[in-house]
Amino acid sequence: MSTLFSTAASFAATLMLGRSMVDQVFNNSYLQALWAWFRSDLTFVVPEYTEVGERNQIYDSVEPYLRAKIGTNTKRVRVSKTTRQKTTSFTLDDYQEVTDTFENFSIKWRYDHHSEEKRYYELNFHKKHRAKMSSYLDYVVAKAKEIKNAEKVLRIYSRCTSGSYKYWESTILEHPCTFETLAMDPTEKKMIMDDLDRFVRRKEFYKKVGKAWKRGYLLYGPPGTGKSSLIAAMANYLNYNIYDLELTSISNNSDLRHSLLSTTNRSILIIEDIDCSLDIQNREKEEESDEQVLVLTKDKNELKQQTVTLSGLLNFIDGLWSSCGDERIIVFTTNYKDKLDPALLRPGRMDVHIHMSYCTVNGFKILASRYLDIHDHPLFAEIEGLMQTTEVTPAQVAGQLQVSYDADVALAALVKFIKEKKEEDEKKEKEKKKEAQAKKLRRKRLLALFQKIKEIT
Ligand SMILES: Nc1ncnc2c1ncn2[C@@H]1O[C@H](COP(=O)(O)OP(=O)(O)OP(=O)(O)O)[C@@H](O)[C@H]1O
Ligand SMILES: [Mg+2]
Repeated sequence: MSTLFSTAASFAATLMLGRSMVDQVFNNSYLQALWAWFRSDLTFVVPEYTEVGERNQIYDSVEPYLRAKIGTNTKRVRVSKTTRQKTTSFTLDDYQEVTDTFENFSIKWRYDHHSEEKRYYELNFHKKHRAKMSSYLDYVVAKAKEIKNAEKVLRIYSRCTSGSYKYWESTILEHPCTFETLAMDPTEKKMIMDDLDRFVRRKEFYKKVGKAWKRGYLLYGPPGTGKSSLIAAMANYLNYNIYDLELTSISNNSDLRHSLLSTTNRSILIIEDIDCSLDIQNREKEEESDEQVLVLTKDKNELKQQTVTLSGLLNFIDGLWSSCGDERIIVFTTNYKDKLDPALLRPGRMDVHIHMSYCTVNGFKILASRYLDIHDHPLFAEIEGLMQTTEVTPAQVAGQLQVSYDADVALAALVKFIKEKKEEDEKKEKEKKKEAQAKKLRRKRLLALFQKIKEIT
């Protein structure tokens, strides 16, 4: 028994020694170079991000391109399908391989990652085809574009953190909102659609006048008036992906720069509720320290380190970043336009200001046809009358219209809701007036008291 153990121990020791020798040999860069020289194949690495932190266009093309190439030599495949996708999608699982052919030579692709932040594809081929790789990669990018256009699957990206590393993670955008379903004034809707069409067509114009090919929109209005829905409609209309940037998750200007550089062309960057995510102070008052003008905070006690500044944000909107990309749309949303710094609103930064208002009669009709499939009803006149005097948001109207599939029931619920809202508003208005009167009276009494004291003294 003891002989058996000692034999096993010495075998293990030999194995470990052998392994460390092999490790040393292969970790030696000269030997690696020599080994590579003898090998007949060559490997290209396609990382997700370039050295300057921008997304690698080739990486983004490989995934859709390889989907159609997955064959029998791939052992593990990821399978998924959303309700809006017409077909099931198959993608390579970690460390899996796929073989492709181009002009009668074969190329082996492999998906790998060191960690969440270092995802890459390896592309292995015979050295003698080295010269053809450039045209092969151009072919991959062009083919992927074709596939993506045919699929028409939009994605929404949000910022994620893994340790100290931050990256954009995407999910398929399945927002059903289109300009057709949006309850909005038809002329305003047309104005936005025309503006988007003009923007997409005007590549040459932007080049000629030396302007970056981007357009900024500011959507403002009370909660539930359709700001986020309009963004979804714009994305669906243009077929652009959305990058949802939460400024509260950005730690400083360099983080902001990295986030924006790693977005792709033909996309919509959205910064929602800008008044909540940034504490906006008056620029004139803070002239001496521009960097302090915008300080990230939701909770004022959390004024930790200096974070995103107004100048940092504005620099990207019309500075360095905007000239790096093409066909970029930036959308800011806010419930309070007055709270925003004028510097943020000036043309060139926010080119189009869109007021999302309370539900109008036209808006109600669109919602009724969408939710109940009706274009007229005996209760329409009453509802339209109530809408002239009471402020209800499209979200509130939509909520009532979903109460039942039966139009009589749903519309009756809406009438009841608006009437209650009207009463509530009137009550609030009365209280406000009462409060103002009481304040006036208190002031008057106080003044009289001062007057008396003055007379005595
Ligand atoms: N103009 C509209 N047209 C159609 N549906 C709308 C409209 N406005 C709101 N809705 C409905 O109400 C829901 C909430 O609207 P949305 O999230 O777009 O409002 P918002 O203005 O972005 O609100 P917030 O200021 O709270 O972010 C939507 O999912 C949609 O169903
Ligand atoms: Mg919203």
